[in-house]
Amino acid sequence: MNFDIEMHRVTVKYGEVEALRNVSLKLLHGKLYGLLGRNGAGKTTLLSLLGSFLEPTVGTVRIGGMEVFDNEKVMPWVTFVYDSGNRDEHETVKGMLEAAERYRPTFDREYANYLVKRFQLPLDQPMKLLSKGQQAAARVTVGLANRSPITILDEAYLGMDAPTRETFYQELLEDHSRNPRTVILSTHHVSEVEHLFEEVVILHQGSILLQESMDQVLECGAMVTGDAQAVDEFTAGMQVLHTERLGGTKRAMVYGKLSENQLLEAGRRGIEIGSVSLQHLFIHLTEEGNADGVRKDLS
Ligand SMILES: Nc1ncnc2c1ncn2[C@@H]1O[C@H](COP(=O)(O)OP(=O)(O)OP(=O)(O)O)[C@@H](O)[C@H]1O
Repeated sequence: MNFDIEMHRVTVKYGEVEALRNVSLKLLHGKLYGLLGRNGAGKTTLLSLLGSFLEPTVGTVRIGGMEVFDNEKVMPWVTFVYDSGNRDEHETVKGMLEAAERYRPTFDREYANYLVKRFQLPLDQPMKLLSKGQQAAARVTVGLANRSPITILDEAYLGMDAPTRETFYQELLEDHSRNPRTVILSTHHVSEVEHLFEEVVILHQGSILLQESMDQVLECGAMVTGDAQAVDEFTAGMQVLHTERLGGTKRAMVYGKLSENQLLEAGRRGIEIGSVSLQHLFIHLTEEGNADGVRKDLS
């Protein structure tokens, strides 16, 4: 079965609120995708379409060419991990794993047992009695051990402390390289996870701002530092996302790949060209006013 994801001109409305607007997206099977967006950008809405929790108001959502919503042929192959609260959950960790084993064709019991030990989870405790971080680790344990061809992790780290998040990221990376599948990781902790992503999708105000491989995304931004006047002259006509000044020195973040000639020109002017992290690029791309310029560039 082919597990490529294809969304075509998808709009989702909650009453008057348009959470997604005319979104088209293709995610090829097997990669680790990062889904980024500010609060309310539409990430959970987009992921809920893939998890069959939601039907698009307009447009189509397909996995392997099949419509997703309420489709029994698709649902067993998609795992959606999100913060479900677990406040009323009487089920134990052991019970959750047994249920996953019954329902998920690709569930790996041995790996689940390993993760239970790795996260030090109490098997016989009802979920509702676990701490928030333990609940998150239990959900991630099921989510990873399901080994579903499409695994969605929607802010799955919520409640985990820093060392537990680190364990989660390590396990995700190692397991993904051993068992490649489509993983979509939505997160606000961009700097913690950017090394994991093979491809990045940025949603902004309900539509796609950017979809690129991680390498291409990082090539889209540069930090230009030097004498303030030289930096102003050098960046004239470029899309400047952000500037900072320290005395006579200026630092400008520009969007767009610099040409060989521009790099030589920077050298002549004594300007330093540095790289930009995904976190910084994301913050400034989605700042008021910047996104429209980027969209224009892409169109
Ligand atoms: N059930 C709902 N009813 C009405 N509006 C909703 C509903 N769910 C989401 N929305 C609205 O849709 C928009 C997108 O919400 P969504 O939860 O998809 O964003 P998000 O990117 O996941 O945000 P966050 O990072 O804050 O979790 C927001 O304006 C939100 O208020």
